[in-house]
Amino acid sequence: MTTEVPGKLSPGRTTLAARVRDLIEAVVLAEDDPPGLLDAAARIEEVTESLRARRRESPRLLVQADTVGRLSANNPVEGPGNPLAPPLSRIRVDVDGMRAEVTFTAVHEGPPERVHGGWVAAVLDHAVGRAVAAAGHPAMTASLTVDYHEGTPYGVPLEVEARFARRDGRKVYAIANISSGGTITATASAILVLFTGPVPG
Ligand SMILES: CCCCCCCCCCCC(=O)SCCNC(=O)CCNC(=O)[C@H](O)C(C)(C)COP(=O)(O)OP(=O)(O)OC[C@H]1O[C@@H](n2cnc3c(N)ncnc32)[C@H](O)[C@@H]1OP(=O)(O)O
Repeated sequence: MTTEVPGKLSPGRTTLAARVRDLIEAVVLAEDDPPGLLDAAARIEEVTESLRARRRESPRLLVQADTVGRLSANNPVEGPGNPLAPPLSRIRVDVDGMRAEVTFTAVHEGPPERVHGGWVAAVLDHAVGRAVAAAGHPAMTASLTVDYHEGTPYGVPLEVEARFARRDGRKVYAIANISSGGTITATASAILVLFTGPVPG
């Protein structure tokens, strides 16, 4: 079953996701104190069980997005309802593309003190998907080429930009970049393929 929530997500859901994000960071940074860690694990298990008792059938919780189609609030990159999402903030979308901010944390570390390249790619992939949908060409990524120019820092707000470039039949071309303090750390070029049937969601 799909639950559609028009407008904003319930504050309870976004707050819970934010606290779980804090929890994940605390877990990653916790000192190695086995009894303390096991005690924390038992307390977390209790909370997990209480949430499981109210489990929904589907992970999809839809909100009206500020673009073509609808975007799940549980989206793992942008979704404020998903603790896994960094998430994105200050999202601005128009026909030319999308801009947003994202702040990674130590949870996302790949190289020392830098963001894991897979997370950088995930954000760029998401951004091109958003940009082409906003341009009126909702499509799925078929190919994503990422160039990592410099390490991407965590703990600071990063700017994400993506824009629709052109369309050739079902193929839609887009580019994106992520930058820190005006320095571009990674760029992407993508080929997306238009949905054939109705756009999911
Ligand atoms: C929603 C609103 C919310 C909008 C907001 C959305 C934000 C979320 C964004 C999430 C981004 C993602 O994670 S996207 C999810 C990750 N991507 C996927 O799961 C896609 C998996 N791949 C597929 O399902 C399929 O391969 C498709 C649908 C992409 C294409 O399959 P198809 O429909 O059978 O099309 P097909 O005939 O093979 O190809 C069509 C044309 O594209 C070309 N083509 C196909 N693959 C490639 C390729 N890798 N590189 C180059 N070109 C390619 C073909 O040569 C052909 O060109 P020609 O002969 O026409 O010239």
